[in-house]
Amino acid sequence: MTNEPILEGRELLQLYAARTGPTQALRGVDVRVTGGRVSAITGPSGSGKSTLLAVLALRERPAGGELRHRGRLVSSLSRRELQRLRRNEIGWVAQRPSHSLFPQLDARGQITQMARLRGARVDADAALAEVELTSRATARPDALSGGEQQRLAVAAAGVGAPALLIADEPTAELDDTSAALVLRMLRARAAEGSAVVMATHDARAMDAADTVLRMRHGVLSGEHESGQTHTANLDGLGRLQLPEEALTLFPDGRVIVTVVDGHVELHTPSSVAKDLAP
Ligand SMILES: Nc1ncnc2c1ncn2[C@@H]1O[C@H](COP(=O)(O)OP(=O)(O)OP(=O)(O)O)[C@@H](O)[C@H]1O
Repeated sequence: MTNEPILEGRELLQLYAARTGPTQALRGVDVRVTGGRVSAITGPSGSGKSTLLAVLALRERPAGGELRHRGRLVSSLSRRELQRLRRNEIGWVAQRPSHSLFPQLDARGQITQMARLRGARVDADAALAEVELTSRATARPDALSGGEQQRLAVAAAGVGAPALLIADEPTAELDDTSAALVLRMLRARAAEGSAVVMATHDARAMDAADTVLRMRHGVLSGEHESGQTHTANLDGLGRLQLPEEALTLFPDGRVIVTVVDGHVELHTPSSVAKDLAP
């Protein structure tokens, strides 16, 4: 395992055409994805989480910014190289698990087919046992429950512990038992070296993550444990988007900005008034 990032994105932008004009789904996202860690991306609906996952999984090309895979610019890779990376190095679990499964293959076949595609050696029975699907080995996806499909989709995507394992809301709509199995599996792949990135609204998933990042209006802010240093983007007009927990310090939206010795301090008007009191 190394601390070198598998993926590094700088100032990532993504635009979609909409009837009312282009939607900016990503507005200058900086992100670094490293093996051995589970990162959760949370944030309101429509904030850009799925878009960021699709860009990180090399399923969508960003409209702007720079994305590097192990130091190489992704925009310089040929279609064939991108296909090889997606197949061999990236496990993808779509928001709907059935979208990541082969409809014609049974549960064991999903695992063995993924191993074949990736050139990985895998004990399919052990992989099914890990997600308590041993008794469903010969069932096809349409005969599995939603929770079983999700467990199978995560197991298949994680075959061979790919460099990147990306899952969009992997525990949404799962009961506690299935959610715990899915999260245990994601942590196990991270322990084997995968960089696991998931979008989630689920407190159970955030608790299982090493890092929780917050997405708001297409901007990603840093880790939100208290006391952490945050990276925020300054736009061309000098506006700064503060992390959400910092916003609670300024309930009336008024900020006193002081530039001192090469750094900037933000204070609430009431704290400044107290300091000035005789
Ligand atoms: N294919 C698309 N075409 C047009 N607009 C899109 C497309 N995909 C996403 N968007 C828009 O981009 C923005 C970000 O969407 P995205 O799906 O990334 O958000 P999200 O945070 O994953 O939301 P949710 O939690 O509801 O899944 C939204 O305004 C969405 O409507």
